[in-house]
Amino acid sequence: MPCFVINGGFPLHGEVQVQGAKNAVLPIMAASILNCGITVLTHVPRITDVADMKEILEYLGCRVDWYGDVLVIDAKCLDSCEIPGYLGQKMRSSIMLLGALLGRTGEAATYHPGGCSIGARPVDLHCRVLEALGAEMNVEDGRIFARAKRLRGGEIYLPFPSVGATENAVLAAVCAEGVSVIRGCAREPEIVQLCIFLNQMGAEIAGIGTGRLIISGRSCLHDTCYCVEGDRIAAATYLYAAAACTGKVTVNGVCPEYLISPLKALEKMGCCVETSRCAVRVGLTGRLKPLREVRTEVYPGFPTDLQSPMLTLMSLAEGKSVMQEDIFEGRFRTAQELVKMGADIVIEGNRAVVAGRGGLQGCEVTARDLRCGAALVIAGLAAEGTTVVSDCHHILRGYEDLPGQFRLLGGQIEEEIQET
Ligand SMILES: CC(=O)N[C@H]1[C@@H](OP(=O)(O)OP(=O)(O)OC[C@H]2O[C@@H](n3ccc(=O)[nH]c3=O)[C@H](O)[C@@H]2O)O[C@H](CO)[C@@H](O)[C@@H]1O
Ligand SMILES: C=C(OP(=O)(O)O)C(=O)O
Repeated sequence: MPCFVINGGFPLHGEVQVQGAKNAVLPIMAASILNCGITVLTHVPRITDVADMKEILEYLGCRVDWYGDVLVIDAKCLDSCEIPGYLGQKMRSSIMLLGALLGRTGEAATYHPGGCSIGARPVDLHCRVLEALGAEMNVEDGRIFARAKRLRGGEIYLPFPSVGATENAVLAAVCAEGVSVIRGCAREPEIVQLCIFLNQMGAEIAGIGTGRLIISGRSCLHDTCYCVEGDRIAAATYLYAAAACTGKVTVNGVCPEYLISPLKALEKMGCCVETSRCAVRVGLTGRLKPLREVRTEVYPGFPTDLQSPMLTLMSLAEGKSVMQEDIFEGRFRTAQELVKMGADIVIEGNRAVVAGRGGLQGCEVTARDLRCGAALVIAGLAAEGTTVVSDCHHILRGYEDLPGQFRLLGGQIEEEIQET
């Protein structure tokens, strides 16, 4: 099992180029099978979720070649519509293949997806949107079956703007007969990217970036080449680390507009934030101030994926902060790990009350999920002494060479293999 060994207490300075977005590239890879031909993706991050999605596409009969940051998917020979459990359960995004396989073959079978263990994460909304387009859904003992002789455009209403259910609705509607109107959509930048990619492939999606998408079904899509945008959550991870360790860090290749809420929070905590067209610089010279209250929301609100890194900052500030988690009911496991490092965090339902003490001490901690891992790495870089973060396979799911990027900024962090 990989672990990260961090010698903390050094300020971070310098620039990094951010990787392509995990949550954009995965649904786009799923979408590639809607075209009975070739898709070329560039700026693809070297993360294990991409490797796992590649394996699923290959299992389904596609040919996938990965050279550097370029992925070439040839979906001509797709010959299966069943994803086995050992592959589907590796990540959340395997569920995206339901809509894509239905659109391509009229049939799909998979298992309840994996991904971060941060709550129940049901798939009822995914089933509901596909049913609205004429699919027959069956969920039994963790297996999910979908079948549609013909997908028909329809009216879809999402009572909650689920990211994944919006993406599945879009994927299925693109090849359905007639027009679909999806109301109550999620508007995350990764959904915008999926829609732009699909339009580039010949789909007809209007209302992109709004809560109402209008999709005119197409019987045939074509080959395309698409460059994945920078990962806003990875970018914010480096910027939050600059705030935790003091110093000044520039992240290149990210759109600052996607980070308005996370950057506003940093400013309130005393950081200096500068932005240009596709770069963000964060600096801190004094001490972090507490943040009276921040709550996670759907985009453009404060992202739940930055809740754990923010808990680290709150622990390092001096004074009381409150973090409210309104998206995932089980996403406070990071708090238990930060407490081992000397943080004072009390969980009250969906609120974490943090009595910031101005510092943390290095010790052995466990990455319970992807962003928990990122939060603990930030904590380790800021803490006094040595921190060992174990179970780093979670971190490798979503971050490309996190230790290498932090070393570029002056952080002392190495990846080691821990005996199990
Ligand atoms: C691969 C990917 O893109 N993952 C992101 C995606 O996850 P994901 O697509 O799983 O997140 P959703 O937006 O679907 O989930 C949000 C909430 O809706 C609930 N829900 C969801 C679907 C459903 O059928 N029924 C239901 O009740 C979930 O349990 C959760 O409480 O968006 C989340 C919210 O921004 C991010 O944290 C994840 O990083
Ligand atoms: C929750 C996350 O990922 P996933 O949905 O892939 O589990 C995340 O990226 O923080």
